Amino acid sequence: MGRKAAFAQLESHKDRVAKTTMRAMFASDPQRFSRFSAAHGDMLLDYSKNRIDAEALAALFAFARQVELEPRRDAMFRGEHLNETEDRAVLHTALRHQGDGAVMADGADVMPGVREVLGRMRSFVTAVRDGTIAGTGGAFADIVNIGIGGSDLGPVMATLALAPYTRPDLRCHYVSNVDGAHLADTLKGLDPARTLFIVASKTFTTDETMTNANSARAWLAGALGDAAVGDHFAAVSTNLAACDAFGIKADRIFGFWDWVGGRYSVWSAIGLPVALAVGFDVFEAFLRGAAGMDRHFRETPLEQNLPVILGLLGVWYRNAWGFATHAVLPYDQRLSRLPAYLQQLDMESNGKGVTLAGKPVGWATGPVIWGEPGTNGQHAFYQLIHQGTEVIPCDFLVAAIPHESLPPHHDKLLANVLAQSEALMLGKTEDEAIAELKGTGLDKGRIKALAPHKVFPGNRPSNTLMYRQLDPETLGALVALYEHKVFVQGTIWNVNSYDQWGVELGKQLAKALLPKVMGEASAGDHDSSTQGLLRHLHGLRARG
Ligand SMILES: O=P(O)(O)OC[C@H]1O[C@](O)(CO)[C@@H](O)[C@@H]1O
Repeated sequence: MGRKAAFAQLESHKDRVAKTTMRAMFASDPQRFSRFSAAHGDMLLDYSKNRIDAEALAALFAFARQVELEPRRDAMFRGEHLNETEDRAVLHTALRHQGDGAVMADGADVMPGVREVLGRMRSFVTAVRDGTIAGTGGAFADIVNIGIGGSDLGPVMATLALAPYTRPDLRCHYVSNVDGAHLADTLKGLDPARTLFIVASKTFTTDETMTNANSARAWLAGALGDAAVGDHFAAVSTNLAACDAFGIKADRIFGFWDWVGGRYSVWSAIGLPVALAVGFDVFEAFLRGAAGMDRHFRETPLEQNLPVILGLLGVWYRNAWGFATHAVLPYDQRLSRLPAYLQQLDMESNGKGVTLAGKPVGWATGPVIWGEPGTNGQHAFYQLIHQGTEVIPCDFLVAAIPHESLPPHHDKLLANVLAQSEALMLGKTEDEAIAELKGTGLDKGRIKALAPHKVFPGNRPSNTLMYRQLDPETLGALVALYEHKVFVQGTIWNVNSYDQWGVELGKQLAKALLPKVMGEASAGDHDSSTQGLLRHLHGLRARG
């Protein structure tokens, strides 16, 4: 059976499941939770509140086997060139590989190099944190990471997630946007003599990053003189020559490799600001947590395999039901940047329109990923999730144990997350709405008018991921879980999840437009909209 036939079969399962509701399925099956949940250590995935039955699930697992998910997964871990368009291995898992074993890519063991960089990172991190490596004005107090996309989002997300492990006297800032406001606002109030910049860029050519890095260098040199620059900059890149040309001292350049995709690079030296913020032991625990999820992904039968289950449910909703978006809703304030991180991870990986063979895909691929932490989202966009015309599958994430001893906050947080998935699943019928309104003393006419507004369609799907505490191991496992989910979906959709050609056109056009924005070239070769906007821009600028 080809993929098209498999997708068609999923649709027929959907037609059957669409005839019932989750409410009915829960009522008729007291074992539903235990039959539709799985765990990795303390991390539980409850996927019972989905529009799914055993038969549909079996079809999804069969689909995974049909597209040879397991051999392809093993090929990734073996270092085969799954990133075909760039002819590269996909080996971010090597960055968190535990033990003394080898990991091969292109006929060579990559682990000696990985361990060497980790060792250098440990020495640097320890020395910065104990003040042995310091700025010209004393121990570093502020670290400014300059990077964008994968060289920013992972470290931003992880530094915030691991806030309980940070020190107040060593603050981490992140500058990504080429909008000068980002750099200017970040530098405001910082002491150049106690600031360390990390220029993080896989390619070391990304325009935003190099523009910010040059301005940061000018800011520092302006305050301390050119000679101080070397003491205040470090770099992370695969392009060691470009780091050297920028003027970064050799012992402050941390390399990684082309088999690490930018959006999969937080485990590499790109994680340096995280390690500086939380210490190297904590960073290593983060890597260990991810390695644990790698083992789970490799060794657990598909039916109990968390990334496989999440990935297949995503395919189910995207392809059989046509749901276009997926919300990630952490009931964990410190995961507030996880949705943004997952946007790049998922959408840059699977937002593709051609197969590995370069033919148009004949099915929908990556969904729009979005989200915000609960409970904030409840008071903003949950209205649409509950009663809007779109069905939005949701992932709820929550810890059992908070870092803070602040009763009753965490119990309230938990009550809310449980309430939301229950409300989405159950909904509220018109009869239930009317029964509630009858207790309010309103007259019959008013009750009749109000009831439809109080109806919740229910039958709205969600997963809940519950873990013990947001500690470094758990964070590593969570992020690796989503990485592998993306792999599972990319395999089903038959796309290259590891290239990103779709970002290139905008870059090319921006380059061509810069002289026109600067008024140094005529815009005559552009469309009338672009020309009109440029005219308006120059008019506004002329008026000042
Ligand atoms: O680390 P670099 O090379 O500066 O790239 C930054 C980001 O830009 C992209 O290439 C997209 O333009 C991402 O894939 C990447 O994470």
